[in-house]
Amino acid sequence: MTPHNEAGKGDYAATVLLPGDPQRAEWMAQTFLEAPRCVNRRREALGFTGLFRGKPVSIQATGIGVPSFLIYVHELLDFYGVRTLIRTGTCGALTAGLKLRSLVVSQSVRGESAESGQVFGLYNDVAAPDPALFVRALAKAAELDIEHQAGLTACSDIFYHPEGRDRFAEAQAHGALAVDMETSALYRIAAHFGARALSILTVVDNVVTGEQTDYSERQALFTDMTRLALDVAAEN
Ligand SMILES: O=P(O)(O)O[C@H]1O[C@H](CO)[C@@H](O)[C@H]1O
Ligand SMILES: O=c1cc[nH]c(=O)[nH]1
Repeated sequence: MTPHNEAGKGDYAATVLLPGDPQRAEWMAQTFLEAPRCVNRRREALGFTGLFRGKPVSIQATGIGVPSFLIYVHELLDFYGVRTLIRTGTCGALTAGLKLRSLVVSQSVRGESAESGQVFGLYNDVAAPDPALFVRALAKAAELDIEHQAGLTACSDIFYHPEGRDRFAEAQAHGALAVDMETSALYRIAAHFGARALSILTVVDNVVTGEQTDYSERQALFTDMTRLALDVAAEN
């Protein structure tokens, strides 16, 4: 048990999928895991453990943004002994051609330069996923015929920014495909603890064209991302 998590030691599997939204965590667990059990309800940051192809896997909601994310993930790594983290998040496309509902596998991530603290180097340089998880995700996505792109992503602290989409000009100039709010923290904290990490994101809106998905269709949108993340996890 921790201040933010009522699960006991041993309640989490060594591999944990990380959606931001607790409703997504519940849907993923109930739809894809055998015998899912809820291991955390504290603050409604739902966590589940069950089996996928006979192997234990957990799913933990992390909330929105780096501060919330780092609390749950730090405790998973430091207290619960988790070794592999696969984010199953949503993102905004930063290129006009990136299709809504397709997946982005973050090959590297740029954080914003000066908006927040420097702890873990969260906002410096680029950070990268575990190479083996990344390669496996691309192979599985091709095998499952899942529409996806891999490349640089951006990670931002601010969803509603006064500069609007202009704020992404620098990230776009570097070739960033999409933006989310946690991947930079994921890659940095995993490196800090010597754990393995990968971020897979579903495109729910396009910052360039203004196209959006509707929240009501969201769970159905996550089938491809969840299948892919679980397939990658199953070979751990
Ligand atoms: O849908 P999740 O996984 O929360 O991810 C994205 O959605 C939230 C913003 O709407 C941020 O957390 C962002 O990273
Ligand atoms: O962080 C996010 C997630 C979805 N869409 C965005 O524009 N940003």
